[in-house]
Amino acid sequence: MAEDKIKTNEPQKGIEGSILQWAPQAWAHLELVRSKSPLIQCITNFVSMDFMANTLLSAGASPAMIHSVDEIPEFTPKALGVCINMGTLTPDWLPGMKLAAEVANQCKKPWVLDPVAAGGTSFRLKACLEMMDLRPSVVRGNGSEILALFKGSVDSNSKGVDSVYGSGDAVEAAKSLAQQSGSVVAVSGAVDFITDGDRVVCVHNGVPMLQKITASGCSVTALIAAFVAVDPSNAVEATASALAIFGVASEIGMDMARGPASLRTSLIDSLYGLDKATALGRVRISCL
Ligand SMILES: Nc1ncnc2c1ncn2[C@@H]1O[C@H](COP(=O)(O)OP(=O)(O)OP(=O)(O)O)[C@@H](O)[C@H]1O
Ligand SMILES: Cc1ncsc1CCO
Ligand SMILES: [Mg+2]
Repeated sequence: MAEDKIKTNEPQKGIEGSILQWAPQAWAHLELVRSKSPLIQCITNFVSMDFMANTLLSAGASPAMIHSVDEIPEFTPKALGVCINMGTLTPDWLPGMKLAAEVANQCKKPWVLDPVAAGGTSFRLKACLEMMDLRPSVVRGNGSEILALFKGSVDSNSKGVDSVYGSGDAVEAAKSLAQQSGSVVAVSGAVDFITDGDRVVCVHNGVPMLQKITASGCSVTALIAAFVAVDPSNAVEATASALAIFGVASEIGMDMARGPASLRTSLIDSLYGLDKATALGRVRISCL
């Protein structure tokens, strides 16, 4: 019955109608990642490296944590997508980040920015804004990070990598930022919002305990890079799919978990073992 509704191609109203269209798409994106096994170059913070690489592997992608400026001209063209994360930024890492973004742009490969703690310090904010000038395909941050990029100012209430705002507080900023930058903007939180400045897509999957696992946001940004790498002309859809699939994996993982440490493990197992029926039954994506 669901397939009949999709075939009519008529707009479906409300969240149930949206799910009918979006859930098969999210599953199709995961299947594409599994079959294509895209090479994803990650320039990321020391905290996230292990969880991010394992998230990509369990989704079927092929991660490589390669950040030396000496290797980027030769290596970045081989990658199908690039993830650049500002988490443990020092001045010596910035040239490599910029070079990888430029090479990805030249090769017409998508790259995704994670502006970790963008409003935390002026050094970090300037670096994140310089990366935005290089026009990422997608930027994914929490509410505080997207608001800081939009306002272009340091947040005196910043709690560093943790958000002091809900994702809903940053939807309008995300829309404006997308319009100004030309990048797809994703704000994560209890509901994830993805926008190209025109459309706003909402992802309702996930569990609150994800906030108690460090680098869950970093890892989902890398997953976005993998999903966009296999469908670069539909960055909004691929980003929503990645956030939904990661959220579904956390929901299934939560049934087996005793706390954050075991959720981290069971999330990776659930992502690896996710099947079509479960994905179609659980993905919850709608449009604003
Ligand atoms: N309250 C919540 N309920 C459900 N899912 C959530 C909730 N908060 C965050 N998430 C999910 O957790 C993941 C990480 O999002 P979050 O906004 O916490 O990123 P972050 O702050 O950048 O994390 P980190 O800096 O640790 O990498 C996303 O997939 C998001 O959907
Ligand atoms: C805790 C932490 N500090 C810098 S990066 C990072 C990982 C979560 O963003
Ligand atoms: Mg983060």
